[in-house]
Amino acid sequence: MDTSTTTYKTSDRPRIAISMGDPAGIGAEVILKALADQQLGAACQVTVVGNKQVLLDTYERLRQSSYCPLNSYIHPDELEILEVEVVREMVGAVKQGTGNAASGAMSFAYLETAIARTVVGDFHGIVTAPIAKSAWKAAGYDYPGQTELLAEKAGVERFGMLFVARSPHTGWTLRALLATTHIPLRQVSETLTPQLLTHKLDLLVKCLQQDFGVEQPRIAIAGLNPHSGEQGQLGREEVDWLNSWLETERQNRPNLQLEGLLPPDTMWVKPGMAWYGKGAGTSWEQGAGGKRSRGAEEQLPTTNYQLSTTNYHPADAYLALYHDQGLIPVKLMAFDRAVNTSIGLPFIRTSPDHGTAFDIAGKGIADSTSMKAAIQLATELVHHRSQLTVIS
Ligand SMILES: NC(=O)C1=CN([C@@H]2O[C@H](COP(=O)(O)OP(=O)(O)OC[C@H]3O[C@@H](n4cnc5c(N)ncnc54)[C@H](O)[C@@H]3O)[C@@H](O)[C@H]2O)C=CC1
Ligand SMILES: NCC(=O)COP(=O)(O)O
Repeated sequence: MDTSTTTYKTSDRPRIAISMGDPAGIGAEVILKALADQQLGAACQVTVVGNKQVLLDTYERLRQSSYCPLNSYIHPDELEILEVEVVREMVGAVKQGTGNAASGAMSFAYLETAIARTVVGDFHGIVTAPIAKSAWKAAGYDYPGQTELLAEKAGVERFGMLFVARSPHTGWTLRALLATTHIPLRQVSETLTPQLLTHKLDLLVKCLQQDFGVEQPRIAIAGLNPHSGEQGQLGREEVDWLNSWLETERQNRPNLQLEGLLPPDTMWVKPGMAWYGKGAGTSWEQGAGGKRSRGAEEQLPTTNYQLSTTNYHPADAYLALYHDQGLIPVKLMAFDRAVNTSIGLPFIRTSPDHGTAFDIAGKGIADSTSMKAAIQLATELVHHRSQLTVIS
């Protein structure tokens, strides 16, 4: 959505809750900075869920920082704030840059409150500022991340973690779904099953169709092992079951284009080119089924890879089999602007792709681009799902 050209009727503006995240991290800072963008604030009705005192303390630190011009952040008095009373007395125990039991209890209560109010219909969607999983653990909450709490409270068993980013160079949209998320690397192989991958594919296809208007998506799927196993020489999962799973999916879903199993390293070459516009000379055009801009075929990039001219355009989405297989390339391309989007929930949830950044908390140097993108995408997705009226 281009917020500079779209205006919504006030009553129709999506109502978005922003949970403040870990108060020892950069959550409050990126919220105050993101909401200083008046066009963004005008596109939706934001309620910040947390403690006003944390926002006031953050505002004061930004005011004293030489990095931040006065108009680059908003005063908490200008925000609608839902005060989470149950943790208000813990504010004094927060130490900037160090997550602890108090900061974990606070960020957990913020998210719980935001979810409870969304489930009863007060908000269309939630944008979550980052939490520290270790601080949740210190506070006694044993969840791998915010996604699992959201799913549990929403009563869904099947959900997914999708990263979405629009290229500032070409306008192309990168979408990457993680088949597994916050588990140790040594558990990845045993966690992946044909059923799990089929469920992830179901969620991804539904999301591409309903939320992004891609009716017949082209989806690229990575193998697990180096070179997708090299016929079993470098790992057996591909030959033992991944290849046959994919073949079955192709037969069951004739309207989709399922590419794979792609070597997990080279799978990211085409999205990298689409992101940076390298070689194409013109902007990449993305659409249902992956249209390509005219002339792109004649302007193939100079590269050592022999890319087929009939198969050069990037996919509508990429399925990575584990966390770092997907997030290393996503963060290399788009760390400043990717959005973590939960799919499969009955409401919208987005989040910046970064974490609590304890190393820079309180310094005033945090970049709010990813938080802005998360608010913008949440607004756009609410409109997609609910068909709220756009008046210009
Ligand atoms: N959505 C969420 O709630 C997420 C939470 N986390 C949590 O955050 C904590 C720290 O995780 P890390 O892996 O260190 O990742 P991180 O994203 O917090 O930090 C990685 C590096 O990027 C920098 N950075 C992060 N965000 C930035 C921003 N907006 N502007 C400028 N620099 C920024 C940091 O200063 C640091 O050098 C962990 O507890 C993790 O669980 C991590 C990712 C997402
Ligand atoms: N690496 C992504 C991440 O940590 C976000 O997890 P979640 O808290 O949104 O579940």
